[in-house]
Parts: sequence; structure tokens; C-alpha cells
Amino acid sequence: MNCGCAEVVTSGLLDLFDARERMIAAARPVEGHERVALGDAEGRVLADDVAAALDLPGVDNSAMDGYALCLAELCPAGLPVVQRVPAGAGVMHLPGGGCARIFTGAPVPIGADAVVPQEKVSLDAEGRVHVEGEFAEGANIRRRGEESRAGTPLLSAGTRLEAAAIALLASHGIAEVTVRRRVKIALFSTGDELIEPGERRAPGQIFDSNRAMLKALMAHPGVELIDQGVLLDDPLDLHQALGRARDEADLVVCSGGVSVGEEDHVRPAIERLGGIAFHGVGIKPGKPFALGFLGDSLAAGTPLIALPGNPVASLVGWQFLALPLVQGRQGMTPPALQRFPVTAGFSRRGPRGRRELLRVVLDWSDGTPVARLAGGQGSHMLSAASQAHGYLLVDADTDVEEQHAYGYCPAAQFGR
Ligand SMILES: Nc1nc2c(c(=O)[nH]1)N[C@H]1C(S)=C(S)[C@@H](COP(=O)(O)OP(=O)(O)OC[C@H]3O[C@@H](n4cnc5c(N)ncnc54)[C@H](O)[C@@H]3O)O[C@H]1N2
Ligand code: MOO
Repeated sequence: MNCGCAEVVTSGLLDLFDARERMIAAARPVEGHERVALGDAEGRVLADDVAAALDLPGVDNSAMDGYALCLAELCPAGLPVVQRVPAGAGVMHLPGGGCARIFTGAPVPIGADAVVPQEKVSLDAEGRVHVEGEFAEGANIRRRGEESRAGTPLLSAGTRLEAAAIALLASHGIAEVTVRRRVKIALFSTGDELIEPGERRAPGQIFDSNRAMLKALMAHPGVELIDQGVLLDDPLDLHQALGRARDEADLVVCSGGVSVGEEDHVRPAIERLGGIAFHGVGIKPGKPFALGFLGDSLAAGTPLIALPGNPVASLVGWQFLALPLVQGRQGMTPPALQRFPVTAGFSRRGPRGRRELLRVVLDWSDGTPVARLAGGQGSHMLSAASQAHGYLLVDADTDVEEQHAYGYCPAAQFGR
């Protein structure tokens, strides 16, 4: 089938950041919305802009437990407490010449122009209030509408609903939202040597760790997983599985079999049902990463991500390249990759011809972050990846020298 995409990279390795841009460009959001209760909205992506339903705060209210008063009425004789205003009370009028005992969140009575915290007040024997220090008009009053006005923009389409955004919607009394439908991802591993954890292992067999890892990475409210299991390195099996995935999923993710050996049948199987947009990224681990599609073109077909078989290469491929495409399909704008410089606490010969993503822990014991290797750096070694706080990003053909600064990508940004 003809590829139909503008540029096909057939030789050489694509730079990590160019590849990431290509992934983002390929990420058209899935069509289809659904209404969900706010309690089920965590992790889902807003399909429409949401406007403020209310003025918030709804009334001028107190930011402190204390006394509401009119500053002009303060006098050496003190002010009698003539009112008590708890949170939840209606708006009252403050009688002239007196002050109100007030609590945090309670409506400031009309006639008061400041709230004095109780720590700045002394009460005399008659219970009159004497204020210590100076207070400006409006002190400790949270004004009606100072956060939002009814009808003004609150959250925009494409926002992933996390705890604070959900609380914001709840604060406006919004009980249901329209979100993008879940992205259906078909997932399979390839390799004759693979068995499921829990199965009896024969010599030469290994447990499928990539699928367990990818399932954990995809365990997200915005994803519906179609688990296609382990496929043999068999062209017919692969062809059938890809056909099923194309019909059922919005995105296909597989691992293994994308390198150059004659047992690597994934690329030819993809090419029979679609094409390859690019194959090969200048990163270690993760070099044989491929973006392909099932159908006539990347723009119109089902995107397919072929991750390398080596487990850490698969992890890196997911975090740096696949995740932004998944986020884009969910309707989000993928966040920019965070990077900041940290000092290396080790020396090491750098990779030739590709950037390296070293799995490191940050040591703060001297007050500034020093990156130390989290363990063995082989792309088959999951131990270091399981301990790492993030990645030290070393440019191609650059040796790591102790005390020198290199880019660091925190693992937390790949959370979900
Ligand atoms: N001659 C060359 N050989 C290799 C090259 C190369 O450029 N020339 N690239 C190497 C790199 S880099 C990587 S990464 C791997 C990727 O190979 P494949 O994507 O084709 O993966 P496989 O050959 O199927 O497997 C590689 C390795 O990973 C293990 N594996 C595979 N799937 C799983 C899984 N689901 N869970 C756990 N482990 C898995 C597999 O047993 C192999 O050990 O190719 C290099 N070779
Ligand atoms: O890209 Mo491979 O992961 O170096 O082993």
C-alpha cells in the first residue's frame, strides 16, 4: 500500500526532538464526546470550553476569624460587639457604632469595610473591641467576583481534569461535564520467546515485561485498552492482529520485532496494511522506534507505534515519543518536555551518533542536585529504570564529565 505521507525517512536516525514533533503533528484528537458526572471525570479531557457559572466568591466575605468593622468608627473607647456572623449566614447590615464577630468565609456585613483578625484585637472588661495596629480599607475581605465572574472563561477545551480543575468545577456547582471519548489503544507484544508472568518457563523463554509495563503506563481514565496479548514472530499472525487492531482501535502500540534481523516481521506486516512514517530515532536506548499507520495515510489511517523490544528502550520510546501522541489523540495539547541542567556525579564515555538517556537518581545531599547513575544502563536492565528519578540527556558524541552540567528530564512528567 502506498504510504501517502509527505516525508518518509528511510535512512539515518531522526533527532529525538524532531521525532517528538512528528509524533505531536500526527496526533489528531479522536472524534466523539460523552457526558460524565464530575466524580467520574478525573483524567478525562474537556471537549468544550466551560464558563464560570457564578461570581466567585459569591459575596464579600471574611478571610479571617476576627471582627468586621467600619474603620472610620474606630475610637479610643473601643467598639461594642453587636453582631455575630458565622459562615453560611445571610448578608447582614452592621449597626452604626458597633462591630461584628465574624468567622472565615462568613459574609461581611454591609457597613463594614475591614476585618481585623482576632489576634490583633483586645477586649476590655465591657467586651469592647480595641484594635492593635493599622488596617487599610478592604483588609481581610475577599471580594465578590474577585476570582471569577459568571459567564467568563473558566476552563478551556483540551484541559485534562485533575484534582484542582475538578474542585474548581465543583465550586461553581457544575455536576457534569462533556469530555472526549476514551482513546482505544490496541496493545500487543511480539516474540516467540515470550510467556506470561505466572506461566511455567522453559529454557530460552522470557516473561513478557513490556506488556505489563505498557499496560501500567496506559492505566489511565482517558484510555480504553484492547489487550491483544503476545503474538508469535509470524507474518500471518501479525497481519491478522494488525487488521483487527485497525478495525477496533484509535491507536496501535506494539513492542519487539522492529529491528533489522530476519525475525523482525513487524515492519513488513505494517507495510502490507499501511506504511511507515519514520523508523529509527537517534536515542540510546530506543533507536528502532517506528511510527507507522494502518490505512491509506498517517493523516487518515490508524497510527501505529512500534516500540523496540528491549524493555528500557520500550519505556523511553513510550515516555518521550508515544505519550505526546496519546495525549494529542485524547484532545490535549501535549505539554513541552521539561528539562533543566544538573551536574553529573560521574564520568562516562558518551554514545556515538545518538543522544543517550541515562537513568539517574538526583542526590541533593550537598544542596544542589547531582545526577548519579541509578544502576546498570543496558537497555535490557529494568532495575535502574525502576529506581531512577529521571533521565540525564547526553548529546550525541559527548562524553559525560563529572561536575559538568547536562540536561535532566524528571520522570514525574511522564506520570500519565
Ligand atoms: N544488528 C542489529 N541488531 C540490533 C540492532 C541493530 O541496529 N542492528 N538494534 C538493537 C537495538 S538498539 C534494540 S533496542 C533491539 C530492538 O530489537 P527489536 O525491537 O527488534 O526487538 P526484539 O529483537 O524482538 O527483542 C529485543 C530484546 O528485547 C526482548 N524483548 C522483546 N519483547 C519483549 C517483551 N515484551 N518483554 C521483555 N523483553 C522483550 C527480547 O527478548 C530481546 O532480548 O535490537 C537490537 N539489535
Ligand atoms: O535502542 Mo536499543 O535500546 O539501544 O538497545
